[in-house]
Amino acid sequence: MDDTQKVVINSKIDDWLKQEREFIRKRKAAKPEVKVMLLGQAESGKSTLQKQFQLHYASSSFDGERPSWTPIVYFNIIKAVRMIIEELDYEFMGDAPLSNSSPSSSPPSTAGSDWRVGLAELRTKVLPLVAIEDSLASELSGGITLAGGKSGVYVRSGWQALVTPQRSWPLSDIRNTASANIPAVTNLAARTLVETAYHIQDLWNHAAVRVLIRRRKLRLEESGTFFLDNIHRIAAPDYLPSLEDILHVRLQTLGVVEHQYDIRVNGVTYNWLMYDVGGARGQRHAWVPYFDDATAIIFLAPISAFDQYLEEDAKTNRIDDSLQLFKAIVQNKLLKKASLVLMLNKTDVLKEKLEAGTEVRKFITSFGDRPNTFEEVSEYFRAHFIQAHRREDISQPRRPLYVHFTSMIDVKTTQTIIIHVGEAIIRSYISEAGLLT
Ligand SMILES: Nc1nc2c(ncn2[C@@H]2O[C@H](COP(=O)(O)OP(=O)(O)OP(=O)(O)O)[C@@H](O)[C@H]2O)c(=O)[nH]1
Ligand SMILES: [Mg+2]
Repeated sequence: MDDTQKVVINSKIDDWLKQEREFIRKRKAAKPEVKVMLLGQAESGKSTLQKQFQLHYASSSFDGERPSWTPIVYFNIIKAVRMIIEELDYEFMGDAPLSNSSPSSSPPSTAGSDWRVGLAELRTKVLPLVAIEDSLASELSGGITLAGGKSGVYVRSGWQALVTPQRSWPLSDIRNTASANIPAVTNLAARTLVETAYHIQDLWNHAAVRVLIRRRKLRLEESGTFFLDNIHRIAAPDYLPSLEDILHVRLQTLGVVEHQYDIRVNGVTYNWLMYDVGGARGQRHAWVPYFDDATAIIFLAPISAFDQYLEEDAKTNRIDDSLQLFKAIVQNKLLKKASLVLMLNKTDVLKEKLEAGTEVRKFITSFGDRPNTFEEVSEYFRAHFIQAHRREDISQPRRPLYVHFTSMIDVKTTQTIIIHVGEAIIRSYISEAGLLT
C-alpha cells in the first residue's frame, strides 16, 4: 500500500468516525418517545380525541388543515339527506315514486292533507345533491372503494393532500371556478349545496320527516343532525369549517394513522406519537403490530350507545361490544406494560337520550329498575368497566386505570382532560423507564 492509498483510507476512516459520532450525538439529543394508542369500537370518538390533541399541541397545523374538512362536511350532509330519503321511500312508497305511493301507506300522525305531494317535491329537489354522494366519496377516499360502498368515506394518513386546494380558501368565487384548483366533485357539491340548501332545510324541518325519524329511530349519527341544523351557514359560498364543525365531522379511519406532537413536561420535551386506528371489527387486526412497544392505551367507550347495535353485526349491542373489547385489551399480554386510560365518552348524547325518555332497561336488562337518570346510568356503566379491569387485568400488580367521563365536542373540558391525561401517561412512562427528570 503506498502513501497515497494510506491517506485515502485514513480519511475514509475519519469520515466514518465523524458520522458515527454525529449519529450517537443525535440519538442522545433525540426526545424520549411516548407511544399512545387510541382504541375503541367504530364511532367511539378516537379521531375526535386526536383532533383535540392536535388543537392543543399543534394549533397552527389544525388551522392550516381547516379547508380540507370542507368536502367532508359536504359529504356528511349528503349522507344524512340520502338516509332521510331512503327512509321516506321505504316508509311510504315501496319502489314507486313518493307521489304515487299506495293509499295503504300510513301517513305520519302530524300529516296534513297534501303532505305527501309536498314531500315528493322536496325529494325531487334534493336528489341532484344526493346523486353526487358516490363520486364525492370516491374523490375523498382517493379512489379507494371498499365493501359497504355508501356507508362512509375512509381515510388513511395524508388524506388532506387529496382534497386541499392549492390556492387559499374561502372560495369567494365558487361559482366561477372553471380554472380553480379545487377537486371537481367537491366543487360541484359546493354549488349544488348552494342551490338546494332551502329545500334541505324544508325537508329537515318537515313534520312528517320529524315523525319518521322518531318512529323509525333513524340514526343520522351525531354529525348529520348537527350539520343539517346549520345548513345555511355551511352552504354559504365563503364557508370555512369552524372548530365545532371539524369536531362534529364523521370520517371513518382506515388502518392505523400516526400523529406526532411535542409535549413538554417538567422541562423535558417528549416525542408523543399517537396512533389513531379504525375501530370497526374488520379493522382491528391492524392494531396488533403496534402493541408491543405501546406506552399507553387510551380506550374510548361511547356510553350513549346503549340503544344501538354494531353496524358490522346487528345483533351485538354497542356497549356490550365495547366492554368485550376492553376486556380483550386488558388481557392482552403484549399490552401488559401499557398504562390504561378509559374515556367513557359521548356523555352529552347520553344525557339527551335519557332526557328524551329512552329507557336503558329496555336494551340492557341487567340495569333493572334503577332510576333512569344520568348519574345512575353513567355510574352503572363505569362500574362495569372498572369491574372488567379488576377481574381481567393481566399485569401484576394490577395497573391503575384512569377513568374520565368525556364529551369530545366540549372543547374546554376536553382540553383540560387531555393535559392531565398527557401528564399522567408521561409520569408513568418516566417511572416505568426509571428515567430521572
Ligand atoms: N355529540 C358527541 N359527538 C361525538 C363525541 N365524540 C365523538 N363524536 C362524534 O361521533 C362521530 C364519530 O367519531 P370519530 O372520532 O370519527 O369515531 P372513531 O372512533 O374515530 O371511529 P372509527 O374511525 O370508525 O374507528 C363523529 O361525528 C364525532 O363528531 C361526543 O362526545 N359527543
Ligand atoms: Mg377514526
